[in-house]
Amino acid sequence: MNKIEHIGIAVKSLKSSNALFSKLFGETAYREEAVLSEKVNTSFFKIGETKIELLEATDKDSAINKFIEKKGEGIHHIAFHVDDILAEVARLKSEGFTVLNDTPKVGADNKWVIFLHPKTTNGVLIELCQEIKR
Ligand SMILES: CC[C@@H](C(=O)O)C(=O)SCCNC(=O)CCNC(=O)[C@H](O)C(C)(C)COP(=O)(O)OP(=O)(O)OC[C@H]1O[C@@H](n2cnc3c(N)ncnc32)[C@H](O)[C@@H]1OP(=O)(O)O
Ligand SMILES: [Co+2]
Repeated sequence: MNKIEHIGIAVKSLKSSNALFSKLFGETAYREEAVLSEKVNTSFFKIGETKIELLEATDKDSAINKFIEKKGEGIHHIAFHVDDILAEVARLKSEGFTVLNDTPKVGADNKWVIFLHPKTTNGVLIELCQEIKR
């Protein structure tokens, strides 16, 4: 892992949270993207080197909807950038972490993504991200 790739925030309404975070940052979202496999709509803001991902559920079975029902809106995950996602996952497994998907999934903003179970990371959902090379 070499830097924080983004911080994911679960929101009830992308539209109203886009307006709120635009006011907060003084900038509008630079990207909006639906990720069907995760049943979410996302938007991204950039503040210097830091990316913030807002996530709105598109289905009641979405991880984001379940999270909001249990804990309310707020920080949902921290994503770390990696150069070699499969090597990093092999290392983390050998250290005893529980990986939620062994095979990388296509995430937002052109990334391969893999999640670690929050039960093995002190209650924090961790996402690993590697650029998809096209
Ligand atoms: C847009 C794509 C991508 C990107 O490119 O950036 C994304 O960010 S997608 C983000 C949404 N997708 C995911 O979160 C996928 C990974 N998550 C999961 O697989 C599940 O959410 C989970 C973490 C395995 C939990 O699922 P499940 O066991 O079905 O839900 P429960 O509601 O029963 O929760 C069990 C347990 O885990 C706690 N929990 C759930 N989510 C989180 C979280 N984000 N952070 C911390 N803890 C979390 C939940 O509170 C339960 O705890 P207990 O109540 O103590 O048992
Ligand atoms: Co994310």
